[in-house]
Amino acid sequence: MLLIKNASGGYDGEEIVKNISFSVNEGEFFGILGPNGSGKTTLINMISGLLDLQQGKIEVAGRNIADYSKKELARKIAVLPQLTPQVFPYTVKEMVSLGRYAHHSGLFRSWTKEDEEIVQRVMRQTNILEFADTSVMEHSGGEQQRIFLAQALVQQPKVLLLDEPTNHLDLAYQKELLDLLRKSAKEKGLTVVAILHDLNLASLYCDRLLLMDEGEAKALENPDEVLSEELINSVFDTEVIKQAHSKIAKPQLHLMPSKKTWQAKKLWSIDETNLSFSTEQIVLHSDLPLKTISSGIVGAGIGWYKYFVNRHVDENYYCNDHRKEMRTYLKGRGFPPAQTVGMMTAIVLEDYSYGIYEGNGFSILVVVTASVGNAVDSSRAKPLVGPVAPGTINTWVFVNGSLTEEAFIQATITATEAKAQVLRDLAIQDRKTGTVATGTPTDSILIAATQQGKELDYAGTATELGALIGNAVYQEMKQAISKTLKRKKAAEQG
Ligand SMILES: Nc1ncnc2c1ncn2[C@@H]1O[C@H](COP(=O)(O)OP(=O)(O)OP(=O)(O)O)[C@@H](O)[C@H]1O
Repeated sequence: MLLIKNASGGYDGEEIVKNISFSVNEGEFFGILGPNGSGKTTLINMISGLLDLQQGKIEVAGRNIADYSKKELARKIAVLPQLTPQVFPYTVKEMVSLGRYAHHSGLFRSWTKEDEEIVQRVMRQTNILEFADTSVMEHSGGEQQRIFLAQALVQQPKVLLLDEPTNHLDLAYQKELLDLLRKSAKEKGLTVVAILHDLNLASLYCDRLLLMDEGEAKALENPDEVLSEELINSVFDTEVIKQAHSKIAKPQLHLMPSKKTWQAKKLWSIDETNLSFSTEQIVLHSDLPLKTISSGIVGAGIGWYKYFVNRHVDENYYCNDHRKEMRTYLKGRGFPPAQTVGMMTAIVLEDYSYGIYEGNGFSILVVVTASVGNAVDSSRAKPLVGPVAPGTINTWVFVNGSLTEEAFIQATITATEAKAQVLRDLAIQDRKTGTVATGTPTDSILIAATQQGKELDYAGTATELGALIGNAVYQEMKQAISKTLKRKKAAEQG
């Protein structure tokens, strides 16, 4: 639909956009990114015909834009400029209706039923219908942005050029506008070319991105390729961290503020003084948040947390929304749910075991509660139907050190391997199969780290950290299970 070939352009003979080539397909949502002054608006002005090319050519629908009359080009290309054009005392509907001008052949051609239908439909889509008869001047920047978008859409162009369209819009309207543009692209074949400053929105909505730097095309690819840490760091001279969106397969970039603004003033660590025990709960409280990977009922997944709660529940505890119930429990005891990882166990909490283990330049604290009455051999496990019998092993590993994501995952593997070995050495059996158990059906784990001090890249058993986790989890778990078994035996003997 759009072809830009070796195009150069600028102002007063100065070349701003330098020898850029790309094409945009019909129905594509194409994003243009780049630092301030990199030539994005100049390029859009060249495509819309506002600025003559110094070199190269631009074609729309297979025809050079220089060969179109002004009106013909307006039927092909509509523009939503960066700055809201000067606003005259028109009503909203009058302002939007001006967009139909390109479709009127004579000055006195009357307003048709079709014109009216298009204007009404677009005003509805852009959420401005309710103030159709009010003056444009009395509206906020965001509302005026939507009015001018409506004006561009009623033009029914093949190509829509937008210069920072989300600029004045609040979060909900940013989403609404981009959803509408994407829908128009995918369902109606509208070709959308948008300059966007928000790299994360560009990633979510654009099929391909052009990254400009000093008037040149630095990259032209899908968002996954263009939004690489290296490219963005070098073009914007700003450190970013790339991560996947948690729900959809698109990259997102996290801006890294200057270290001075977020790094703790001095090194700090976690030890047993951060722990507190009662018959109701075991708590670890850290003054600063710890990066955590866990399978808690509250706070599962990866996050930063300050409170870690292992709560005792009755053997017959049953709740059809245990997450909600747990959040209420935590709130009621002064733990902010957004900063807390919460787990449950039915065992007597005095049977916990914990220990601090020193490594070379780092240390770990391991806390375990374990009951194995319903232990299972995972290689022979079958899904449970109905209520799950109590019995859970909860393993906490806190690391005074800085872990990579790889190390967090390896730490869970190492701790799990140590658990299986304890069950084997204690000859804990799966009652159903008569084989050695590997865990219980509801085990939970958390690995948390201060992310300070020694860099610990790996936590497999080949490394000092991995070996320490393996040993520590083995020791503490063996002790915790032994305590529970002893209590059980004593109870059985009366
Ligand atoms: N009308 C003009 N006359 C002369 N120079 C101009 C004109 N408009 C822009 N420039 C210059 O061209 C260069 C690129 O400007 P342009 O507006 O295309 O950048 P941009 O990437 O859109 O920037 P921003 O992100 O700040 O909107 C800048 O150095 C700017 O000063």
